[in-house]
Amino acid sequence: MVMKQAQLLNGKALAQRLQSELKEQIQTQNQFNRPPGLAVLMVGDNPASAAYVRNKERACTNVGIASFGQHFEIEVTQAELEQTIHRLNQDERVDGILVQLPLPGHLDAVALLLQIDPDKDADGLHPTNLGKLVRGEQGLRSCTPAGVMRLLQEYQIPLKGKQAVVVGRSILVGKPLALMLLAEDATVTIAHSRSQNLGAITRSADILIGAVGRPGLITVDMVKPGAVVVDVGINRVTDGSGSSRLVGDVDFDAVQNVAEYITPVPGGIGPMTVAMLLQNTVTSYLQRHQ
Ligand SMILES: Nc1nc(=O)c2c([nH]1)NC[C@@H]1CN(c3ccc(C(=O)N[C@@H](CCC(=O)O)C(=O)O)cc3)C=[N+]21
Repeated sequence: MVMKQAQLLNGKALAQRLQSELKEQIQTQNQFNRPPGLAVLMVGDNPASAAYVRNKERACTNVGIASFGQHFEIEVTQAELEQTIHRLNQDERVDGILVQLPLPGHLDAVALLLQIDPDKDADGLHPTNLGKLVRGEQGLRSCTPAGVMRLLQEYQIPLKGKQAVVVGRSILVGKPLALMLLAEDATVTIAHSRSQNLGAITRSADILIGAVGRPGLITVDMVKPGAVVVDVGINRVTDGSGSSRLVGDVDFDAVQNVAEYITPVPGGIGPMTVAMLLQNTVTSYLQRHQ
């Protein structure tokens, strides 16, 4: 049987285009006498987190955003981090603040996110911005789900009235993404690692999102032929030869034979997340000068 391969949703290419548009926009906005500024706060030495933070800082440099990132020892106290956030809230050079998650167990991420000025909340995780999302008001939006929506929009994937299934319920991705899909008139189901009959739920999806963080979670038998499959998982796995590679939550090799569209990992939602972070920073920058 000849199987038609899914079309790739190329997040890397779109992210690159968005970055060059942002770069141009920043160059023409020089009446503010300073570039936009982003502070990424990272705690500890998790190599994956360190790599993401480096990606974000490199992207900032590329488009002309100033980085005010800080790297803390794993022993840092809640009070120290809160002080840093308060200082960045006051710092006129800083338009966006992002706390790289997850944080070590002794720190309270929710309490910390509450300290970020909602107008500088580059990741849209402050209760004010999440509340605006629930209410359908404008506000800063979480970067990864915003990146998913932007990519679907680029490829003109119809959402109105479609069945969307989001597998994953995190505050960073699953929950905000479900609300964004709902705002576009999709019929949204949130499933997760504890859902019974997960395959029956995912097989109903016209748009299927994997956002759990478990390699191979979405197998080909769980996908409706012709579905649009978006893989938000970023998992580093070690293969037999001892070298490591990046895989998503979707069994890409098999699923690409039944899906209509599919995002690759790497090169899908990861780069879109970074592009949306830069965009949020520029949005805050422009709004702070109105
Ligand atoms: N407050 C917060 N906001 C986040 O947005 C956030 C976070 N915490 N914690 C960790 C996750 C992870 N994350 C990624 C961003 C870019 C890539 C990325 O650029 N990936 C590339 C390749 C990266 C590589 O090769 O290592 C790709 O998929 O093509 C991946 C993962 C943001 N996160």
